[in-house]
Amino acid sequence: MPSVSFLWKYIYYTQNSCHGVCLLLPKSYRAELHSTRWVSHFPAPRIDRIIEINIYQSKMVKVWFMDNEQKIDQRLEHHRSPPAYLELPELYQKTGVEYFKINADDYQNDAILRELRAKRGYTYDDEITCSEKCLPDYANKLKNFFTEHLHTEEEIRLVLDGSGYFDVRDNEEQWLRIQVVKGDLIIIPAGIYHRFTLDSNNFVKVRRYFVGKPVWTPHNRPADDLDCRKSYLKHQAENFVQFKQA
Ligand SMILES: CSCCC(=O)/C(O)=C/O
Ligand SMILES: [Fe+2]
Ligand code: NI
Repeated sequence: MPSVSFLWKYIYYTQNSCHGVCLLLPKSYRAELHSTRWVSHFPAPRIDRIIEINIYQSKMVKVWFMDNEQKIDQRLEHHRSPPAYLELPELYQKTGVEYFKINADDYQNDAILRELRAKRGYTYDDEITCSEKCLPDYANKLKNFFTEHLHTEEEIRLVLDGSGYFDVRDNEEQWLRIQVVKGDLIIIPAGIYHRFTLDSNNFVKVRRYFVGKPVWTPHNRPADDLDCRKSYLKHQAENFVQFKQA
């Protein structure tokens, strides 16, 4: 399970009268039932079974509100003072951006990615490496990536190596910075104003997914007359509730 930072096995004893196991874990933890053994002659009274549970802690993506220092290097973190972080559910409610943790070392066999591809019809995929050595026309491309823009289709990116920042505008036009590292898959909805920059490591390798024939065209701000923008704003006004179910 390489997409987790650590794991341990938890032995849980439950009483005869207890019919279910309820584990209260922080959001970034995941529990998987490993085995249940009934123990009729266990020495301690009122204990009838042993449940083995594997507990994983995911390295969760970090999201924060940006400062407004436009003259300072875009590759720095640009935290507010004091830093103000956002949880993933809030990010979704404000922007419609979705996040998944994938095993980047074996992404072809990752169950979450497989399900996503099947459910959402991602039929196309390719790879792009952003570094001075690997990306033709590097300076221009990075300048374009960091120019505020939107797309008429979803932008789906899985980080295979390296790191970077996707910045998205929230419902109050504030910039949110999403730090992506190996194993992070983000889906940036059609019609949201956003931009991308490398961080000070100057390297990211990502897999791009698409429904059908890919359209990479960025529409620089202002692009408010596009249908995808109008539809995005409508979903945003409803906190993306309908959007996710559709
Ligand atoms: C890290 S992928 C390159 C950035 C990109 O494709 C894009 O559309 C940014 O908005
Ligand atoms: Fe793009
Ligand atoms: Ni984009």
